[in-house]
Amino acid sequence: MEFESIPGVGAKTASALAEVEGAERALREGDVAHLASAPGISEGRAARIARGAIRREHDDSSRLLRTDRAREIHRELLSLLQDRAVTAYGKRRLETFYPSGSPSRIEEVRAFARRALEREPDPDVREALSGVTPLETPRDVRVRDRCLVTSDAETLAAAREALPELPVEVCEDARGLADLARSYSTVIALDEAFTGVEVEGDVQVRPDALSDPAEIAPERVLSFFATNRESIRAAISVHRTDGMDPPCDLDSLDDALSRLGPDGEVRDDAELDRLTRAVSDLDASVHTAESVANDSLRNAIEERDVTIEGTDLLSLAERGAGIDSLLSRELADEYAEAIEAAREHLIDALALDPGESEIARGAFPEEPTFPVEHDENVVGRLREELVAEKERRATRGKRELAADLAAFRDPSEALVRAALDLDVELAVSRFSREFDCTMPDFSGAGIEIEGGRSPLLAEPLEAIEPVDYSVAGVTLLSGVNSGGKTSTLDLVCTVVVLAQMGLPVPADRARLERFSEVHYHAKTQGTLDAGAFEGTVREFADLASGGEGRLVLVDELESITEPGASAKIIAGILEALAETDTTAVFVSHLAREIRSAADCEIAVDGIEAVGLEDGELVVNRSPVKGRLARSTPELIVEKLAREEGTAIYDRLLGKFES
Ligand SMILES: Nc1ncnc2c1ncn2[C@@H]1O[C@H](COP(=O)(O)OP(=O)(O)OP(=O)(O)O)[C@@H](O)[C@H]1O
Repeated sequence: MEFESIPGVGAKTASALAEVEGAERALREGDVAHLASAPGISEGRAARIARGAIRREHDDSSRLLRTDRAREIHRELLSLLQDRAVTAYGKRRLETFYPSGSPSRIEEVRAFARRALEREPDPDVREALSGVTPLETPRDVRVRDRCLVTSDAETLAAAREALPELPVEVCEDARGLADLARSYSTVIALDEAFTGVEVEGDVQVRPDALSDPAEIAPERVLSFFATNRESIRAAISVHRTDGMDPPCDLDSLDDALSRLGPDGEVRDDAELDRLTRAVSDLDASVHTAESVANDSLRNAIEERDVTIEGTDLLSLAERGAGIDSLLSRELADEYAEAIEAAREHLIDALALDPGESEIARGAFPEEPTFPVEHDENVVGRLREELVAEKERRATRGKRELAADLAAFRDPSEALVRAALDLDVELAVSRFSREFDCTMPDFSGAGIEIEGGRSPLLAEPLEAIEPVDYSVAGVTLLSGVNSGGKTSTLDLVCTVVVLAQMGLPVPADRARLERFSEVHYHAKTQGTLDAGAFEGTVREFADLASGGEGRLVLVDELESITEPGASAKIIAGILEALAETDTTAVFVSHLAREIRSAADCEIAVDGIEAVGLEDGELVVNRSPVKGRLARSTPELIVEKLAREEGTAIYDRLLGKFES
């Protein structure tokens, strides 16, 4: 692509763009962020360049398609193609396929189309594609519990660049470092100078930290993959179903993704799950453990006859002792058992490890009380321990998962990109297969179509009769009513538009010249008033004196005014067009009159009726070269003459034949 041909792009910008890998693609797709990675090009500038490129392409196609009907046909074809893409990206990307007069542009798309035609559309791949969307970079990743520290301005800038999600603090001495260690749970010092500085808190001196952002801020990688998980998984499935060459080991990527939760948390870590559950169940389990002890103690008390001597009871009562001392004297074993049951319940319910169990045991003290009560201080300590362990575990899990996933960042981009490209290729391939397309040849003059089937006809595909038609120079197209004259013009325009988009065309074979302009004038509805008539005559006069290599398709221009005048005007336009290197087809019911009004020989082709079947005309849809087709009125008069055999019908028929 010549960058300098983009409006507003000079030599310097063009060479900056040339340094960016994939710049052409980014331009075509309007990927501003990618363009802005060119040296010295800001986002704003990149956006202007992208707009300029689109305008250039738009100009290119509007230079080619000169009339509303030609542009309408392009839009209709585009939407047929877009209907066959699955992703929103694919549909948008197809819009960048425009008909062009530029050989290099056409060849670029033809190379793509040839690859696309080799693709077998598979419904399972379609299904898988429906989940693929372009990857997004999450913007709001912020880490607040860690900070980076440096005393050096250059490192500060580098840190901001490498790890934008972390706060970066400037600090020069131990006091500053100590302050930071109080505010953040981890301080990562980037300067060697901090080695050996003793402060309280978690301070790590890691001058190499910036080289491994995923390890310092696993959140970035995790949030990227959490945001794009569904799309990447869909792209994996596309690769598997289609058997495409993957850019990485799909099983490992899939496995790493399955360990990532939708919010960027680590999933399927049994130990982390155990700790999370223990923290959340702690209070309820302590409560149940208490009940376990109390129930068991209550039963024991109920079952026992306690015999106590009167003096003992007296001395107990005098000392103000309660049930507790009675328990320790009389039911020491039962109490010990009840406490043990409570401890075991707690350890069991929370699935505590030996270290945690040691703390948990202390939650139910040896000293007898009734009812049994837990020690809140010990439960508090256990909670702290569990929470701290859970956080350590989560951080480690995140770091490990981030390290695994970081290696898949680029391959994931490639994976999704390939899947989206496949969607575009498959849309072209499906279109081509459904309409039985072939790649056209660009050679010679005019256009030659064999077995053309217009995808714009409302008929079901199997009801479309293939049409052969070739034209070079200036031709009139005559034919019976509803014979398919307009559809023939549509077919010619369709083949030219698709061919000059670089795409295959719906025909068994097609050959054409690369046209410089396409003018397609649809049928005018009814006679024009004087002003509109003048405008139309001017328009055609301009057309007649225009440049070389044009395709001009005109449908029943005669209806603009009365037949006699129309024939003269059309004859004059055709004469003028015949003097230029123009391919023109004028559909007309006045072919005979136009030819006799013209000073030169004007070719005429005819769409003929080959008979009548159940009162309906049977038509040969392919125009016959050099034949003025008989019109529907003539055919009807002929039928009446044949059937009635009266003089009046013979007389009428004679008028047609003269
Ligand atoms: N190749 C074809 N295969 C099947 N049906 C066709 C084909 N071409 C035309 N038809 C059918 O014939 C109808 C009339 O076609 P079209 O409008 O092109 O004829 P026309 O000759 O331009 O008619 P008019 O004389 O009214 O201008 C179409 O709507 C379509 O139903």
